[in-house]
Amino acid sequence: MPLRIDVITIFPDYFAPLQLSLMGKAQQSGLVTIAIHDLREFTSDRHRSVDDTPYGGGAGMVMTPEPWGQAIDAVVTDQSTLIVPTPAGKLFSQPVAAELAHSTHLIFACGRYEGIDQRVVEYYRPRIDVRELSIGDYVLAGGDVATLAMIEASVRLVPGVLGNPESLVEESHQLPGVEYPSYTKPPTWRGLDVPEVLLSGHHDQIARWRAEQSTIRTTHNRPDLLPGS
Ligand SMILES: Nc1ccccc1-c1cnco1
Repeated sequence: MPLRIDVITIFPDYFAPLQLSLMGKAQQSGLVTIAIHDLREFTSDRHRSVDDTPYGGGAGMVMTPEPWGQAIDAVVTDQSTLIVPTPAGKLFSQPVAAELAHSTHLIFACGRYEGIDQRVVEYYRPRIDVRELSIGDYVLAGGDVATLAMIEASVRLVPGVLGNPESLVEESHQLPGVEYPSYTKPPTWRGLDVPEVLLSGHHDQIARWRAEQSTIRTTHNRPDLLPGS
């Protein structure tokens, strides 16, 4: 059963990259099907408007619920998971990507402006799995880029999508913390040499060096990932 993904957005062109590379191959292989829907196709007024001023005042505009209700109703089944990218959401992570990769149907509601009228979440929550997700603590102009990131992170975990499952094994067995630095040919580049140990063929020494480098890098860049932190 392929994973079906429906993306609803006012910027369908944002999702052209999903036709390229790994994501494109995943679709050609039949493991995943991705459909992009223009929210404005689900409006009923002459101006195809999708937003209005916020109740309670405040800056910016809020996306009105009805076009979203029409658009989601057009694709939703009782097997659907509705994902709403929002800075107010739970933090997306590799474990969440793995969960999404094993779903049947994902609907991404890409909001712009100050967000989508909260009643859209409230309406579908009793009916299907609804997840408000953030990809990090920074402000984007909308949910489209967050959706691209979540789709790529999840689809690559769909069994069969990655040609070499070995890379998933290494990822899953990865030591806590960040990856060690990587090198390839040439052995010397602009006067800089590849660390000797990597050319030695001593696999135990290489593994030790890589573990040390991971710890050094994690301590410097991501102390929050160190064990016991
Ligand atoms: N900043 C945003 C604005 C609109 C929709 C999502 C986001 C978001 C998602 N993850 C981080 O930010």
